[in-house]
Amino acid sequence: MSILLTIQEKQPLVLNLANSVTQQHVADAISFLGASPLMTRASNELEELLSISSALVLNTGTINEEELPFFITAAKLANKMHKPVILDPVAVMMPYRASFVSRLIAEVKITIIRGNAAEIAWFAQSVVASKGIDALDEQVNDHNALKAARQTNAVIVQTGRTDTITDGKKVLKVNTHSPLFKINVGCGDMLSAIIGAFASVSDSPLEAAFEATQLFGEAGELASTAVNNLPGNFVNTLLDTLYQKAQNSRETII
Ligand SMILES: Nc1ncnc2c1ncn2[C@@H]1O[C@H](COP(=O)(O)OP(=O)(O)O)[C@@H](O)[C@H]1O
Ligand SMILES: Cc1ncsc1CCOP(=O)(O)O
Ligand SMILES: [Mg+2]
Repeated sequence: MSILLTIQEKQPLVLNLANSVTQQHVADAISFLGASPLMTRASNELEELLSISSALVLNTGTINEEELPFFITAAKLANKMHKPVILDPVAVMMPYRASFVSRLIAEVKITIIRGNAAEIAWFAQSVVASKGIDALDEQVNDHNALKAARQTNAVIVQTGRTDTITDGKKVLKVNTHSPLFKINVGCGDMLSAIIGAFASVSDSPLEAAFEATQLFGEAGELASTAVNNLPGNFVNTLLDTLYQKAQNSRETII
């Protein structure tokens, strides 16, 4: 059975420590996919929320120093409950964010890290040209992703013109082409959340990350065509396409 179909059947709850810029799109992406989103900023409800969740997604896009214990506590509880933890290390190349993420990953086990080439390069002690949240170099090889996977013991999803998904041994690729992804803020955040939904119902983080990334890339291609490559309606069309793909997966069992 496909992981997407399992999501329809189980409708897993995905708990998000989201950034404040794109959380509505992140919640919609999870919901339209057939899973159930929940966002929180209250450390005193983490245990009860994680007890009903199937995955935890950490997004460090709009963190502050007071939140580090909150992020660590959430991930430690998810680790204890054997629930997958997905990290989206937005602009981790910047010094304060690097310090926050370094302290976080020293304390907890991350199952999957999803970032652009510049963000993944940081986990490999390397540098790829970047500007804030964006990677500027699109021709990136597998070396950083492989090294990052081996050093963090997490599955790495390095996104870009070509997406590289690896556990440090096996390397999988997604070669879809949707240039509107880059200009639309939040596409990486939505993909990280969708990866959380897939990982929540799969025994293989590598397979879950690959299938989620492939689905997202395909939806992006269809959406780009539908909006004549104009960015203004891309995200809503992308979300509609994800919904249609999720609904279509149900027809495979009828
Ligand atoms: N140059 C590109 N051409 C086509 N798709 C891209 C390109 N860059 C990124 N993407 C796609 O955009 C989505 C978000 O990835 P990315 O932009 O790398 O993340 P972030 O938004 O966190 O920087 C992924 O599905 C990725 O495949
Ligand atoms: C603009 C911005 N600033 C802090 S988080 C954020 C959104 C990043 O979204 P994505 O990495 O998916 O483009
Ligand atoms: Mg990002």
